[in-house]
Amino acid sequence: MTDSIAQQQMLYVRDEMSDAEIAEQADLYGPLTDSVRELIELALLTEVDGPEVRAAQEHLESAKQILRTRVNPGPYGVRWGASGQKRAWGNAAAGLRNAIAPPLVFNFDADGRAWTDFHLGSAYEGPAGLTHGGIAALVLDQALGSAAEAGGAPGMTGTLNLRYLRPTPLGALHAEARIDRVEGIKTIVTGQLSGPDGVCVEAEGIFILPRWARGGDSAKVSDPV
Ligand SMILES: CCCCCCCCCCCCCC(=O)SCCNC(=O)CCNC(=O)[C@H](O)C(C)(C)COP(=O)(O)OP(=O)(O)OC[C@H]1O[C@@H](n2cnc3c(N)ncnc32)[C@H](O)[C@@H]1OP(=O)(O)O
Repeated sequence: MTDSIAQQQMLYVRDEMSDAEIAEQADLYGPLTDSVRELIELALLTEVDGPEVRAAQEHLESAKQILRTRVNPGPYGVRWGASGQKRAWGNAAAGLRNAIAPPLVFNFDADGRAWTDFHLGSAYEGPAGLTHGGIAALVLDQALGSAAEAGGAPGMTGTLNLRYLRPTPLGALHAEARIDRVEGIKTIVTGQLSGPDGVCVEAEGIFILPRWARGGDSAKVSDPV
Protein backbone atom coordinates (compact mmCIF):
# COMPACT_ATOMS: atom_id res chain seq x y z
CA MET A 1 0.00 0.00 0.00
CA THR A 2 1.41 3.41 -0.91
CA ASP A 3 1.74 6.16 1.71
CA SER A 4 -0.84 8.30 -0.07
CA ILE A 5 -3.43 5.49 0.06
CA ALA A 6 -2.65 4.89 3.74
CA GLN A 7 -3.06 8.61 4.44
CA GLN A 8 -6.32 8.65 2.51
CA GLN A 9 -7.68 5.71 4.53
CA MET A 10 -6.86 7.55 7.77
CA LEU A 11 -9.33 10.22 6.67
CA TYR A 12 -12.19 7.68 6.96
CA VAL A 13 -12.89 8.07 10.67
CA ARG A 14 -15.45 6.71 13.12
CA ASP A 15 -15.60 9.41 15.79
CA GLU A 16 -18.54 8.15 17.92
CA MET A 17 -20.42 11.47 17.84
CA SER A 18 -24.07 11.05 18.84
CA ASP A 19 -26.88 11.94 16.42
CA ALA A 20 -27.78 14.88 18.72
CA GLU A 21 -24.21 16.22 18.59
CA ILE A 22 -24.16 15.83 14.81
CA ALA A 23 -27.47 17.72 14.52
CA GLU A 24 -26.05 20.47 16.76
CA GLN A 25 -22.95 20.78 14.55
CA ALA A 26 -25.08 20.81 11.40
CA ASP A 27 -27.20 23.62 12.89
CA LEU A 28 -24.06 25.58 13.76
CA TYR A 29 -21.89 25.12 10.67
CA GLY A 30 -24.59 24.74 7.98
CA PRO A 31 -25.68 28.40 8.24
CA LEU A 32 -22.01 29.49 8.19
CA THR A 33 -21.54 27.61 4.90
CA ASP A 34 -24.72 29.17 3.50
CA SER A 35 -23.47 32.66 4.45
CA VAL A 36 -20.11 32.08 2.77
CA ARG A 37 -21.87 30.77 -0.35
CA GLU A 38 -24.04 33.89 -0.39
CA LEU A 39 -20.93 35.98 0.10
CA ILE A 40 -19.34 34.41 -2.98
CA GLU A 41 -22.34 35.50 -5.05
CA LEU A 42 -22.31 38.98 -3.49
CA ALA A 43 -18.57 39.38 -4.13
CA LEU A 44 -19.30 38.54 -7.75
CA LEU A 45 -22.32 40.76 -8.27
CA THR A 46 -22.03 43.70 -5.89
CA GLU A 47 -21.82 47.13 -7.51
CA VAL A 48 -21.19 49.17 -4.37
CA ASP A 49 -18.37 51.71 -4.49
CA GLY A 50 -14.76 51.58 -3.22
CA PRO A 51 -15.30 52.65 0.41
CA GLU A 52 -18.10 50.09 0.87
CA VAL A 53 -16.02 47.33 -0.72
CA ARG A 54 -13.11 48.15 1.57
CA ALA A 55 -15.39 48.31 4.65
CA ALA A 56 -16.91 44.92 3.78
CA GLN A 57 -13.45 43.47 3.30
CA GLU A 58 -12.39 44.69 6.75
CA HIS A 59 -15.38 42.90 8.28
CA LEU A 60 -14.36 39.76 6.46
CA GLU A 61 -10.82 40.05 7.82
CA SER A 62 -12.27 40.20 11.37
CA ALA A 63 -14.44 37.15 10.69
CA LYS A 64 -11.44 35.22 9.34
CA GLN A 65 -9.42 36.15 12.43
CA ILE A 66 -12.12 34.67 14.70
CA LEU A 67 -12.43 31.47 12.66
CA ARG A 68 -8.71 30.85 12.38
CA THR A 69 -8.17 30.69 16.19
CA ARG A 70 -8.88 26.92 16.02
CA VAL A 71 -8.59 25.13 12.68
CA ASN A 72 -8.53 21.46 11.65
CA PRO A 73 -5.36 21.04 9.53
CA GLY A 74 -7.58 19.35 6.92
CA PRO A 75 -8.72 17.79 4.72
CA TYR A 76 -12.04 17.14 6.48
CA GLY A 77 -12.30 13.48 5.40
CA VAL A 78 -15.35 11.27 5.90
CA ARG A 79 -16.62 10.64 9.41
CA TRP A 80 -19.19 8.34 10.94
CA GLY A 81 -20.94 8.91 14.27
CA ALA A 82 -21.92 6.31 16.88
CA SER A 83 -25.14 5.36 15.06
CA GLY A 84 -23.36 5.05 11.71
CA GLN A 85 -24.53 8.43 10.44
CA LYS A 86 -22.08 9.55 7.75
CA ARG A 87 -20.63 13.05 7.40
CA ALA A 88 -18.84 13.79 4.12
CA TRP A 89 -19.02 17.46 5.08
CA GLY A 90 -15.90 18.46 3.16
CA ASN A 91 -17.15 17.01 -0.15
CA ALA A 92 -16.67 19.57 -2.94
CA ALA A 93 -19.96 18.60 -4.61
CA ALA A 94 -22.29 18.32 -1.63
CA GLY A 95 -20.43 18.87 1.67
CA LEU A 96 -22.48 20.59 4.36
CA ARG A 97 -19.39 22.56 5.44
CA ASN A 98 -18.03 23.27 1.98
CA ALA A 99 -19.18 26.62 0.60
CA ILE A 100 -17.73 25.97 -2.86
CA ALA A 101 -20.11 23.02 -3.24
CA PRO A 102 -23.36 23.77 -5.04
CA PRO A 103 -26.27 23.71 -2.57
CA LEU A 104 -27.18 20.04 -3.13
CA VAL A 105 -29.29 18.02 -0.71
CA PHE A 106 -29.74 14.47 -1.97
CA ASN A 107 -32.62 12.07 -1.49
CA PHE A 108 -31.84 8.37 -1.72
CA ASP A 109 -33.51 5.02 -1.90
CA ALA A 110 -31.94 1.69 -1.16
CA ASP A 111 -32.69 0.39 -4.68
CA GLY A 112 -29.79 2.55 -5.81
CA ARG A 113 -31.42 5.84 -6.70
CA ALA A 114 -30.40 9.38 -5.78
CA TRP A 115 -32.03 12.65 -6.75
CA THR A 116 -31.88 16.33 -5.86
CA ASP A 117 -33.74 19.54 -6.71
CA PHE A 118 -31.54 22.59 -6.35
CA HIS A 119 -30.85 26.12 -7.49
CA LEU A 120 -27.64 27.32 -9.12
CA GLY A 121 -26.85 31.02 -8.87
CA SER A 122 -24.43 33.20 -10.82
CA ALA A 123 -21.35 31.73 -9.13
CA TYR A 124 -21.78 28.59 -11.26
CA GLU A 125 -21.83 30.35 -14.63
CA GLY A 126 -19.90 29.06 -17.65
CA PRO A 127 -21.21 30.36 -20.98
CA ALA A 128 -23.07 33.64 -20.37
CA GLY A 129 -26.17 33.00 -18.26
CA LEU A 130 -25.66 29.22 -18.35
CA THR A 131 -24.31 26.57 -16.00
CA HIS A 132 -20.63 25.73 -16.47
CA GLY A 133 -20.19 22.27 -18.06
CA GLY A 134 -17.73 21.27 -15.35
CA ILE A 135 -20.28 22.07 -12.67
CA ALA A 136 -22.83 19.89 -14.51
CA ALA A 137 -20.22 17.10 -14.48
CA LEU A 138 -19.55 17.66 -10.77
CA VAL A 139 -23.24 17.40 -9.90
CA LEU A 140 -23.72 14.29 -12.03
CA ASP A 141 -20.57 12.57 -10.70
CA GLN A 142 -21.89 13.08 -7.18
CA ALA A 143 -25.44 12.00 -8.09
CA LEU A 144 -24.23 8.80 -9.78
CA GLY A 145 -21.73 8.02 -6.99
CA SER A 146 -24.43 8.60 -4.38
CA ALA A 147 -26.84 6.25 -6.18
CA ALA A 148 -24.17 3.53 -6.23
CA GLU A 149 -23.53 4.03 -2.52
CA ALA A 150 -27.26 4.13 -1.65
CA GLY A 151 -27.69 0.82 -3.47
CA GLY A 152 -24.94 -0.80 -1.38
CA ALA A 153 -22.40 -0.92 -4.24
CA PRO A 154 -20.15 2.12 -3.62
CA GLY A 155 -17.05 2.98 -5.57
CA MET A 156 -14.69 5.60 -6.89
CA THR A 157 -15.51 7.09 -10.27
CA GLY A 158 -13.58 5.00 -12.81
CA THR A 159 -15.21 6.31 -15.96
CA LEU A 160 -17.76 9.08 -16.41
CA ASN A 161 -19.31 9.68 -19.83
CA LEU A 162 -21.39 12.78 -20.38
CA ARG A 163 -23.53 13.92 -23.28
CA TYR A 164 -24.46 17.59 -23.21
CA LEU A 165 -27.80 17.64 -25.06
CA ARG A 166 -28.81 21.26 -24.57
CA PRO A 167 -27.40 24.22 -22.62
CA THR A 168 -28.06 23.97 -18.88
CA PRO A 169 -29.62 27.17 -17.56
CA LEU A 170 -28.80 28.63 -14.16
CA GLY A 171 -31.66 28.56 -11.66
CA ALA A 172 -33.91 25.63 -10.74
CA LEU A 173 -32.43 22.25 -11.74
CA HIS A 174 -33.01 18.58 -11.03
CA ALA A 175 -30.44 15.77 -11.03
CA GLU A 176 -31.17 12.09 -10.67
CA ALA A 177 -29.29 8.82 -10.99
CA ARG A 178 -29.94 5.11 -10.66
CA ILE A 179 -27.93 1.92 -10.66
CA ASP A 180 -28.25 0.20 -14.00
CA ARG A 181 -26.34 -2.94 -12.97
CA VAL A 182 -23.65 -4.25 -10.65
CA GLU A 183 -20.87 -6.39 -12.12
CA GLY A 184 -18.76 -7.60 -9.17
CA ILE A 185 -16.75 -4.61 -7.97
CA LYS A 186 -18.08 -2.39 -10.79
CA THR A 187 -21.34 -0.49 -10.53
CA ILE A 188 -22.76 0.98 -13.71
CA VAL A 189 -24.94 4.01 -13.03
CA THR A 190 -26.91 6.31 -15.33
CA GLY A 191 -28.39 9.74 -14.69
CA GLN A 192 -29.54 13.09 -16.00
CA LEU A 193 -29.38 16.75 -15.18
CA SER A 194 -32.56 18.60 -16.19
CA GLY A 195 -33.80 22.17 -16.36
CA PRO A 196 -37.29 23.55 -16.94
CA ASP A 197 -37.11 22.63 -20.67
CA GLY A 198 -36.06 19.02 -20.15
CA VAL A 199 -32.90 16.93 -19.93
CA CYS A 200 -29.71 18.96 -20.48
CA VAL A 201 -27.00 16.40 -19.72
CA GLU A 202 -27.06 12.59 -19.72
CA ALA A 203 -24.45 10.60 -17.83
CA GLU A 204 -23.21 7.05 -17.53
CA GLY A 205 -20.55 6.11 -15.02
CA ILE A 206 -18.59 3.08 -13.87
CA PHE A 207 -17.92 3.18 -10.13
CA ILE A 208 -15.26 0.80 -8.87
CA LEU A 209 -14.66 -0.41 -5.34
CA PRO A 210 -10.93 0.31 -5.07
CA ARG A 211 -8.44 -2.43 -4.35
CA TRP A 212 -7.70 -1.11 -0.84
CA ALA A 213 -11.39 -1.31 0.12
CA ARG A 214 -12.03 -4.84 -1.12
CA GLY A 215 -12.58 -7.55 1.45
CA GLY A 216 -13.20 -11.24 0.69
CA ASP A 217 -16.29 -10.94 -1.49
CA SER A 218 -16.07 -7.26 -2.39
CA ALA A 219 -19.32 -7.32 -4.36
CA LYS A 220 -21.12 -7.56 -1.01
CA VAL A 221 -19.46 -4.53 0.56
CA SER A 222 -22.29 -2.17 1.38
CA ASP A 223 -20.46 0.57 3.20
CA PRO A 224 -17.34 2.48 2.32
CA VAL A 225 -14.41 1.82 4.64
C1 LIG B 1 -15.24 2.73 -0.74
C2 LIG B 1 -14.78 3.53 -1.83
C3 LIG B 1 -15.16 4.98 -1.83
C4 LIG B 1 -16.64 5.22 -1.91
C5 LIG B 1 -16.95 6.65 -2.13
C6 LIG B 1 -18.46 6.89 -2.06
C7 LIG B 1 -18.65 8.35 -2.31
C8 LIG B 1 -20.05 8.69 -2.74
C9 LIG B 1 -20.16 9.70 -3.82
C10 LIG B 1 -18.87 10.11 -4.44
C11 LIG B 1 -19.01 10.53 -5.86
C12 LIG B 1 -17.76 11.12 -6.37
C13 LIG B 1 -16.71 10.09 -6.51
C14 LIG B 1 -15.34 10.65 -6.80
O1 LIG B 1 -15.12 11.81 -6.97
S1 LIG B 1 -14.08 9.51 -6.82
C15 LIG B 1 -12.70 10.50 -7.35
C16 LIG B 1 -12.40 10.37 -8.80
N1 LIG B 1 -11.95 9.04 -9.12
C17 LIG B 1 -10.71 8.64 -8.86
O2 LIG B 1 -9.88 9.38 -8.37
C18 LIG B 1 -10.39 7.23 -9.20
C19 LIG B 1 -8.91 7.06 -9.48
N2 LIG B 1 -8.66 5.68 -9.93
C20 LIG B 1 -8.53 4.67 -9.06
O3 LIG B 1 -8.50 4.86 -7.84
C21 LIG B 1 -8.42 3.31 -9.62
O4 LIG B 1 -7.92 3.35 -10.95
C22 LIG B 1 -9.79 2.54 -9.62
C23 LIG B 1 -10.32 2.42 -8.19
C24 LIG B 1 -10.83 3.25 -10.50
C25 LIG B 1 -9.57 1.15 -10.19
O5 LIG B 1 -8.44 0.63 -9.61
P1 LIG B 1 -8.33 -0.85 -9.09
O6 LIG B 1 -6.93 -1.09 -8.74
O7 LIG B 1 -9.34 -1.09 -8.04
O8 LIG B 1 -8.75 -1.59 -10.44
P2 LIG B 1 -8.19 -2.96 -11.00
O9 LIG B 1 -7.02 -2.70 -11.87
O10 LIG B 1 -8.08 -3.97 -9.90
O11 LIG B 1 -9.39 -3.35 -12.00
C26 LIG B 1 -10.63 -3.81 -11.50
C27 LIG B 1 -11.64 -3.83 -12.63
O12 LIG B 1 -12.04 -2.46 -12.95
C28 LIG B 1 -11.72 -2.15 -14.32
N3 LIG B 1 -11.27 -0.78 -14.35
C29 LIG B 1 -10.18 -0.27 -13.74
N4 LIG B 1 -10.11 1.05 -13.91
C30 LIG B 1 -11.22 1.40 -14.62
C31 LIG B 1 -11.71 2.62 -15.08
N5 LIG B 1 -11.08 3.77 -14.83
N6 LIG B 1 -12.88 2.62 -15.76
C32 LIG B 1 -13.53 1.48 -16.01
N7 LIG B 1 -13.10 0.28 -15.59
C33 LIG B 1 -11.95 0.23 -14.91
C34 LIG B 1 -10.63 -3.15 -14.72
O13 LIG B 1 -10.61 -3.36 -16.12
C35 LIG B 1 -11.08 -4.37 -13.95
O14 LIG B 1 -12.17 -4.93 -14.63
P3 LIG B 1 -12.21 -6.51 -14.93
O15 LIG B 1 -11.02 -6.77 -15.80
O16 LIG B 1 -12.09 -7.19 -13.58
O17 LIG B 1 -13.54 -6.76 -15.58
